[in-house]
Amino acid sequence: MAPLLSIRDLHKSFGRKEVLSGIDLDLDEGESLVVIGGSGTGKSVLLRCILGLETPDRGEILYKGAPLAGANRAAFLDGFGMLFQNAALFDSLPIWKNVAFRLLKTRSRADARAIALEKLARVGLGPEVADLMPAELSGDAQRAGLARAIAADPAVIFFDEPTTGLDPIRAARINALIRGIVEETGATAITITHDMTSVRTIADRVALLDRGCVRWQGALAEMDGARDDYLHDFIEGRWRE
Ligand SMILES: Nc1ncnc2c1ncn2[C@@H]1O[C@H](COP(=O)(O)OP(=O)(O)OP(=O)(O)O)[C@@H](O)[C@H]1O
Repeated sequence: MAPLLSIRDLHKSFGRKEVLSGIDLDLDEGESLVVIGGSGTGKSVLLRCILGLETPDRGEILYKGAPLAGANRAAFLDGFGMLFQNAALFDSLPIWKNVAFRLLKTRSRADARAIALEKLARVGLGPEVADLMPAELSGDAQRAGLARAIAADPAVIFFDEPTTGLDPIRAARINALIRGIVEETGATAITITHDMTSVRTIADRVALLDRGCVRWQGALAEMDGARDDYLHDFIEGRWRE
């Protein structure tokens, strides 16, 4: 079966600085891929290229075997959910409207609210948070962001630095929720992170970016035995003078 998403020889420069230097990556349907790499290695630029927020200089991105453009991009975005770094909730909307944001375009207010409450419950947040404003939720905003990401039952979900800024207990909870949701919905997932605990909880497969290329990729189970010094430095948080 063809991969759900194929990235072929993707290049992107800003001025004279080449950020992506020929990325090749495949993502199978139902797979959870975690992309790791040092700061500034192009993880976010790669994500923005997939979302159509950046135009690559060269290479292609295929969704279900066809270029990710026009109607195919619209179909992709239609079945897509995203958890942003630090949740990025809309400050001026109550939690339930944040979660139901997309649903409110196509469903009645009552239906949208009922689905929002169901998704909040899935991430362990009770109905008492529905009418709070994001500022009142503090440490649980990321879980509300996760409820928003899954509100429309997406087939593909992106998780951008899902544990950044969270305490270790909240981070562990988010990681476990993400893994649980990906398994129970069968969604295809791409996660960008520096957090090795996230990698070990969420990933089926791991890709390490380095200097604009995929330096190593493989199943999570192969990661610890891989022969790549930089990968091990990254996993173990080691530096070399
Ligand atoms: N719009 C832009 N204009 C110019 N340079 C950019 C732009 N966007 C990203 N860059 C540069 O591209 C490089 C890669 O950035 P990117 O944000 O993808 O890194 P990252 O791997 O996501 O890093 P981090 O882990 O720190 O978030 C950086 O050097 C960044 O400064």
